[in-house]
Amino acid sequence: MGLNWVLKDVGLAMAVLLFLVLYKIIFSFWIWPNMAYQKLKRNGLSGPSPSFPLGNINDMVQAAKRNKQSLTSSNVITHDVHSRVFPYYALWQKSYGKVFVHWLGTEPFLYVSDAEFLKQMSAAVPGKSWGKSNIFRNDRKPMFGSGLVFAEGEDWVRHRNVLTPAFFPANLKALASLMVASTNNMIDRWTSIINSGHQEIEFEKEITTATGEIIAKASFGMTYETGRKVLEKLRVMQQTLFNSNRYVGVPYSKYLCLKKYREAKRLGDEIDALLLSLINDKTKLKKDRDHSGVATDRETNLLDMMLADYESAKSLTTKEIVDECKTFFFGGHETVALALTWTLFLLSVHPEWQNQLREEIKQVVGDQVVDANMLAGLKKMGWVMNEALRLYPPAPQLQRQARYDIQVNEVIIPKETNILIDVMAIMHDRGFWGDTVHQFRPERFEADNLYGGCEHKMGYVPFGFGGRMCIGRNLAIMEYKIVLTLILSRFSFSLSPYYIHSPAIMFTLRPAYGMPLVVQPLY
Ligand code: HEM
Repeated sequence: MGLNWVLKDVGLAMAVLLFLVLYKIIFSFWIWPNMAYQKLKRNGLSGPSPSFPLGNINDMVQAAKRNKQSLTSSNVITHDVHSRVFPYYALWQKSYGKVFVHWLGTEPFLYVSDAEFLKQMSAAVPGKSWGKSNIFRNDRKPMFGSGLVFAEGEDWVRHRNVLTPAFFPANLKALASLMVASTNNMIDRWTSIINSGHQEIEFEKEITTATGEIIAKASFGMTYETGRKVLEKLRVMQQTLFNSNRYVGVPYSKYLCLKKYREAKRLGDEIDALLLSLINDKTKLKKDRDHSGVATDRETNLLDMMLADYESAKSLTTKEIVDECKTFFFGGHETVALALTWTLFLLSVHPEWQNQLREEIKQVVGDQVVDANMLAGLKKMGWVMNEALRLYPPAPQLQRQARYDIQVNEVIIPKETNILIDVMAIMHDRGFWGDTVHQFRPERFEADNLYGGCEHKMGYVPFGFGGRMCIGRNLAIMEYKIVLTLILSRFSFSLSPYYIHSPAIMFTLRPAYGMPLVVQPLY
């Protein structure tokens, strides 16, 4: 009798559990997406019909495949590349305009490539009130954790306040010499390659190594050995996460590549442990110095600057500092590497600009070692950078999430809607940039250094917009100019016959088959 009751209870508990699991699955696969779909429609937002549970992912995969097939037969060098990189968005724009809803799995995404809509949207919500997409936050947790890129609300304000001074030009100046040293290491490597009879350099790979070294030194300073170990593990983690086919937005899809996620998590834990030991060592050293009364050196790396007000009320916790270190690495090295990669591609196709920049370097830097004070004089180089970022933005899309219903003109963006801002489409919009939109014309920034003569102030946004604009842009501009000065002073470049022009989205905008360049020493 007693055993029967126990069995009945267990059976009931199992049934309830099964019901809850099923309810959760049905809710997230069917009920919630349908409710959200109806709400978006009622609010005047249309778009391609989703299917469950993939949303529009299948349409996107098919459009990308068709596009790849038609491109592999030709290797035309053109800067009209938006529809190559995002064929599905180019297609949907024709049917639904520049603002529409599409679905990644069961997550609604408002697509925005209308600069005026972006302006209104940005005016409607202050920087700290924007959310960041929950699914991307979870997906990229091992890389960014609770760092600035995904922080929200008051947390974001606190992080941004602590970190902003580290990027003041006066503090960045001290980083110039380490940038020169890391670039010279790369140049020495190239010289040995050339001396051994080869003329071709895989530029993207080389520059990614150099900018990785720079960001690790800029972040950790003299304790570079630990920095190097962290750097290697972070890179493997990034490859583990992003070289697999993933279905972001599809519920429970991470179980399809569980092995990769486990591997990324393991690497993430190891990185956290390394960074923690580095922070503890530095904190102890600082305390010992404070006790002994010996004056400390002025902080010259980002980690020391974060630790400087460690005990103040607004300071970050140790875990938050660990996450910011990872954020700097991911936010701060591939973007700069890609800005330089696409620049070298453009300068190879337009050698007249290589010559103009070399001439400018001769006048501004001469025979001296380039330093931070000279960079403002490199004006043409600034125009070239702006134009390269316009045509080939390393971060071609921005994202936000509505934390409450947002009214933009007649449209209401319902709470929880993810927003995907296609800045590449905006910067390739003929309506703003005229008939020369797909031409490389750095001189458009001569008269208007900020917007390149674009009629709309949201028409040029390679570093984002509003309060969440890239915190590292001063560091990026400084690094870009120093590295480019050093390599243009030593070598001339042309495209390798093996180069295939295929810009592709792989989290950032990258050349799908690398950037092989033929390199000639100038002396
Ligand atoms: C050419 C190089 C770079 C480009 C094109 C770039 C681009 C961007 C873009 C588009 C955003 C998003 C802004 C938005 O959502 O409105 C961003 C944010 C961010 N970037 Fe950069 N970035 C570059 C270099 C760097 C560097 C060198 C660092 C740090 C060392 C860095 C750290 C960050 C961080 C932490 C954020 C998040 C800011 C926030 O949400 O408050 N970036 N960047």
